[in-house]
Amino acid sequence: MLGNFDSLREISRNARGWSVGSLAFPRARSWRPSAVSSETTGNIDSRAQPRPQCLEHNRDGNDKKITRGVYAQELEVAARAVQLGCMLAQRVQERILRKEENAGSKDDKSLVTVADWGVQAVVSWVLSQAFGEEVSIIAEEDTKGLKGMNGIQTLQRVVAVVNECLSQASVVGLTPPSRKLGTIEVLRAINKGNSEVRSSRSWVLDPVDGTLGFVRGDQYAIALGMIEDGRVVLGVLGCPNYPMRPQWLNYHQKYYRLASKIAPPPPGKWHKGCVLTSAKGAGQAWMEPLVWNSDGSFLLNPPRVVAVSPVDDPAQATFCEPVEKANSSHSFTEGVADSLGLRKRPLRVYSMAKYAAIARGDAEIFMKFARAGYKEKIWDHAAGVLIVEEAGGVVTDAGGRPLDFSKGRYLEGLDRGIIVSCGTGLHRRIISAVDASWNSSKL
Ligand SMILES: Nc1ncnc2c1ncn2[C@@H]1O[C@H](COP(=O)(O)O)[C@@H](OP(=O)(O)O)[C@H]1O
Ligand SMILES: [Mg+2]
Repeated sequence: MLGNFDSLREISRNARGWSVGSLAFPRARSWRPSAVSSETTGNIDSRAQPRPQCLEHNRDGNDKKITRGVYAQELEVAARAVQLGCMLAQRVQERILRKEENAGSKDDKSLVTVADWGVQAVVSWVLSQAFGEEVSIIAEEDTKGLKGMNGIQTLQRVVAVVNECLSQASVVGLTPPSRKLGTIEVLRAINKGNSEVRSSRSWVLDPVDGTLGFVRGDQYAIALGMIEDGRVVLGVLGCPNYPMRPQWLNYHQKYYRLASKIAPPPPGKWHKGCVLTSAKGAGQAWMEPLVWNSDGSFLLNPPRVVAVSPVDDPAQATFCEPVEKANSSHSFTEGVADSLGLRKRPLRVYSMAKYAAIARGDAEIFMKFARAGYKEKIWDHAAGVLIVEEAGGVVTDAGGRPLDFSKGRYLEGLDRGIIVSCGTGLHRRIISAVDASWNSSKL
């Protein structure tokens, strides 16, 4: 396995755990056999079993040895980086909701917050510590918005939240830096996200996906993937607000927060937030629930296997799509849904939490049909695609071809739109329905 790290820093193991570069990881997290009931796990509990050491139940219920494969260590580092990112972003979201923090806009008028820069800095810092300064990262943010008078004030808040978050790195089992990061180091960490696309191995990061949902206090995701030779081989998707009870996905998070105020969730019990992980060839995906503490930190619960829904009857299927019709044509998908025989109302959710919904079996279909000329970015899909596929689902463009992650920052050659589903039978029917509706659409 270590051969896989030839180009990376030395990985050393010892009695207490292992380390990569200057980061120390404790020995395997304790997989406590969870006494979690279906009451506390929503609809995933029937499929997912606690994971004693490296044994796991597969989808057929048979014991199967888990090897997270040749990417085990990368996955461990990536999961912890995303967990830290979740902690940072969730704190900033709370501040935005209390009006102590606000969002700015980029040149293309899209929103950006200190969380976008802060998460990018933290994830980049963790990856560099683990795999060396030469690590290649392709990420959404640059530092243009951190220049000038306004920019400098924002930069100070980014540096402060990055240091606040890194000082609590031990929550996720990482060693905090020996001293606070300075402004230059934070800028360097963010700028590392603008690596040239390499043919061999690159990390792909969306530090806050669904920034609109984020500033509205709703769903968002932190998405980290790894691409090797043009293929996504690892995915980690943090969804800090993903509700334990999936029916809450139907409602804006402000109702969730209101309900949580009236009937506060018991301390120490999972009620929302998870990190999904998988690696190419694992044949499984995992979900680690985040059990939030009142101080904005969290406890990590043992991972559980998640799997896509077994439903293949369109009449029983739930389909999800972006909230904003500017990002995907609601009228086109309405026509497709109608001809497919979908009966349920579409589930409109911000961000890659939609990929999480398919991987967890909370929805069966996700369709995205952007306006002509819009170029999908690889960081908006890489982690989600890998996790859905390993959880048993299918992801293609509307022509039935796999998404092409080998052409740089964009999904080049995408045929019309993106279709994600829980299985091949349903997938074929969706593609036929899209074909049937396409010519009469105005897309
Ligand atoms: N006009 C457009 N058409 C399609 N997708 C768009 C778009 N403008 C932005 N997006 C992408 O849609 C993502 C949000 O997804 P969703 O609409 O599903 O919540 C955005 O991610 P960011 O918020 O990270 O920029 C952005 O990448
Ligand atoms: Mg995005």
